[in-house]
Amino acid sequence: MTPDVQATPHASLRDAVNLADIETLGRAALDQGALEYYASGANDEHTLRENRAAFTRARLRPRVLMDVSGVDTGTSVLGLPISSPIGIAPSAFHGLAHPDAERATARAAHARSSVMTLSTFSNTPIETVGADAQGRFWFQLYLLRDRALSRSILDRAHAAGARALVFTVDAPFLGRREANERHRFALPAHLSAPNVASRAELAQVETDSGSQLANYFQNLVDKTFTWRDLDWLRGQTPLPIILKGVLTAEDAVLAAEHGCHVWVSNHGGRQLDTAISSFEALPEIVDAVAGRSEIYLDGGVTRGTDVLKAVALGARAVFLGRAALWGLAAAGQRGVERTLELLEDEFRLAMALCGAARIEDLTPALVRL
Ligand SMILES: Cc1cc2nc3c(=O)[nH]c(=O)nc-3n(C[C@H](O)[C@H](O)[C@H](O)COP(=O)(O)O)c2cc1C
Ligand SMILES: CC(C)CC(=O)C(=O)O
Repeated sequence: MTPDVQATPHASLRDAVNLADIETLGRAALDQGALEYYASGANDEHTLRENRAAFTRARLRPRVLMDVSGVDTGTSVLGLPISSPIGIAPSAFHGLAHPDAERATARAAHARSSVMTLSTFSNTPIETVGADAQGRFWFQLYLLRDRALSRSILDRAHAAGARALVFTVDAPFLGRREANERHRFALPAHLSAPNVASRAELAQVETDSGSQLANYFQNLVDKTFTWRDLDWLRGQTPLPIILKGVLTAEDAVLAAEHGCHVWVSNHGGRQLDTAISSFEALPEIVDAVAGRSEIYLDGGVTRGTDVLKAVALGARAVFLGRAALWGLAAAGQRGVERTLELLEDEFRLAMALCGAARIEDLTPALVRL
């Protein structure tokens, strides 16, 4: 992610005044392989950059002389109250950032009354994260070629207290993150993906060159799934299903018709390069869904005004991918908490300066695209 402002060099989390500052700290804490894995987009990274640029291009049309003495950022997602419309997107391998890995992220989500989405490819078992998140987590599924294993993962997520199933649909194959190809990114020996494979099983598919993540993924993940199979998935879990990776009105309509919620995302620019930015895809999706499902968005959210613009245009909440990882790398649980806190504070101020005291006051009239 390219910060919009030049971060001032600083020593500690306490001095960080925005997410760009935390990104600087987080980046400095990572080794080259982890940094490239977290930061990369696919190919030329056009979509990665465009996710931010699209937010910046949109301009606000603030209203004045409204009573904003008590701004309330609180809302809910699928009935779960959250302190602001900001959650944590699923990302694999938090153990690359911090020894506490997904446990730190889950505790931060709980402490800030947010919600964390746990990746299928976490370094920490579902049950452990579920205990730390205390009900403030959704589970992200990569459907595995081994359907029995997929089913048992779904059962475990439900039993561990997940409140929704986030089914990622934009990755039948992994996009090419070229730095990872060049430097043969592989999980370090002390980390595994315990929900899906032991370290020894992962090692079995490793080769001498290229991104080993692409090998793990290729060997484990199902590529045959279609809209027709969604009924099968629904039969496997009582949880509400959110389709993550929708970028068109056409697919949003299908999602709503299948009774699914919609997560607008291009996977942080890591899959199909030159795909539309999430923010630009949002309006047609909101129109097409027409209130039938909740709509979420991720991709490039680093400022309170980004949150405001997305919510004003119809997103129920936005989710942080890399921003949460930079916080985690910078200072574990505290770093993720501070990231959520800074962004929520910026969002509250942006609401006040737009003349909005409640989430319901955020309407499309506030945004000029
Ligand atoms: C390092 C990394 C790992 C990711 N792993 C997953 C994953 O396991 N499952 C998934 O659905 N999305 C994954 N994503 C995509 C994020 O959920 C999210 O869509 C994206 O990061 C949002 O963009 P942002 O990083 O600009 O906030 C990952 C993203 C990153 C950066
Ligand atoms: C394990 C990976 C497939 C996680 C992912 O979605 C990503 O790296 O973007």
